[in-house]
Amino acid sequence: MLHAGETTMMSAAPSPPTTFEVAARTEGLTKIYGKGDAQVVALGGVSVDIHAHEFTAIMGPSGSGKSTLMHCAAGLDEATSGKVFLGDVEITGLKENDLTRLRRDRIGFIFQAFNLIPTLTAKENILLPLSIAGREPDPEWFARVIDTVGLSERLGHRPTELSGGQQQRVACARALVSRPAIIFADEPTGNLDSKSSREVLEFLRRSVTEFGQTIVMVTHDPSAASYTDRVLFLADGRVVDELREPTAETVLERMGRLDGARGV
Ligand SMILES: Nc1ncnc2c1ncn2[C@@H]1O[C@H](COP(=O)(O)OP(=O)(O)OP(=O)(O)O)[C@@H](O)[C@H]1O
Repeated sequence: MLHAGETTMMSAAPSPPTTFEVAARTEGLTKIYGKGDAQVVALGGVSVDIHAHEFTAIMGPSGSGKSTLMHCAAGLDEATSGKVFLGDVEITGLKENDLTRLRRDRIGFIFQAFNLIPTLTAKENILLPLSIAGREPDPEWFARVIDTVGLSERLGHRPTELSGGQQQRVACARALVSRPAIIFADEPTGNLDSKSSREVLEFLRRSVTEFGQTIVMVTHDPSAASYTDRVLFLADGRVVDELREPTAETVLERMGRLDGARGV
């Protein structure tokens, strides 16, 4: 599964002699909002690889470009210049229809606000993306996902009959059930208490470790980042640091260094 010659991390960084399969990658990704005096450089030429079958966190101060990077990498927002690849497919420049199909078939999303359909049951919500795509769920896989996420008893409930943590676990199952090449999670625990956050993060961690899923998560929370394999740190629209096998303490320490370098 490894592609010869593919190396880890940003090309400019001194890289360990390990190779990773690449799930997604950006090359010189630049995103500029507005014009003239109102111009904001949200991403200033980001080149980064996202490793397959890993859980990657994107962290950085408010306004550093985390959401913009994730939205451009997921084909939800258009780059000003540079390239984005999902696997071997360059998504920058795809026609809207092709991009919509690719997002539907190969990408899963988890948002802070759950984004469940209130009139549908948990089961119907989980299966909705597949039914829109005209695909049948694999019953064994569906059962395994439901079991892992601990929702067997709640499948007939509507979102208002579920706690926030349960709703987010429904959203996680919905993202996972189609076995996407990559899942993008934008602050998935941002609206949850610490117990529910732990449950969701444990589930995301298990889906990487046990199912080989690839997940990218934007978070502000060092303890959420400690569930991941790798943290990419952004500052002022650039990837400025990265950390493997993070703990909450090492993440905090790196973030402190970042703030120090920016004079905060
Ligand atoms: N639609 C937009 N129009 C203009 N500027 C934008 C737009 N979206 C983002 N920006 C600007 O781009 C920069 C990066 O924003 P982004 O939301 O990616 O940062 P972030 O790191 O995700 O921030 P936060 O942690 O606060 O969510 C910020 O300066 C922001 O104000």
